[in-house]
Amino acid sequence: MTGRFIAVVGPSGVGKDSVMSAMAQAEPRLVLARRTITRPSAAVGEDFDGVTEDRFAQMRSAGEFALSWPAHGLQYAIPIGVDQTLATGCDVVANLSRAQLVAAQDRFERCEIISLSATREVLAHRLTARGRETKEQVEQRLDRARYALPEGVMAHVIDNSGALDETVQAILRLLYPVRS
Ligand SMILES: Nc1ncnc2c1ncn2[C@@H]1O[C@H](COP(=O)(O)OP(=O)(O)O)[C@@H](O)[C@H]1O
Ligand SMILES: O=P(O)(O)OC[C@H]1O[C@H](OP(=O)(O)OP(=O)(O)O)[C@H](O)[C@@H]1O
Repeated sequence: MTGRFIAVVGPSGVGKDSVMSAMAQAEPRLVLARRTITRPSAAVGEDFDGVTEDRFAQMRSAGEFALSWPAHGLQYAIPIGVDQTLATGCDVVANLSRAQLVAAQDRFERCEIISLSATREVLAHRLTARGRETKEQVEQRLDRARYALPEGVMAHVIDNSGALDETVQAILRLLYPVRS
């Protein structure tokens, strides 16, 4: 059977990348999608493919993306290669914009949504500690935190205000009820 596309969403700083990489490390049936982003490759955080705006536009026109979207003044995409991984029966986990959830549900045969949450105080602390954005960019990200999920989207809502490992285990129990 084809694998599941597992979208992880939630406000900036909630811990999407940390949770996803710990999930993929802990669960061999799960593959982390490497995103293509118009952000300098040296940036801290997730492992991604950094490209110029022109290259991104070229790749999009050539049909190299399963999903793509703009956010935070950048362009993001999930490469088409995820289809091959899903065809092998592995699950794919990807960091998505909340605005892409309806498209993801349409695009993938089997789609699960994990919506991470945390208080504004926790978000502010984590974004500042991560140190990738300026103070103004952190403020803009915090303002975006109140966006709700689109209507009609069914998500598993998981709080990540506590320990990372507890969040990861809670998600894995939900996705893989039978684990060795
Ligand atoms: N459960 C957690 N407890 C403490 N710190 C966390 C937790 N989850 C993530 N972090 C930290 O918060 C910051 C933002 O996490 P990140 O995974 O980059 O979030 P996002 O991808 O949602 O923006 C990082 O510095 C990360 O190490
Ligand atoms: O529409 P939203 O749900 O608000 O999401 C907007 C963007 O924020 C995240 O990106 P990114 O990983 O660059 O930001 P982050 O690491 O600061 O969360 C997410 O993956 C989207 O690309």
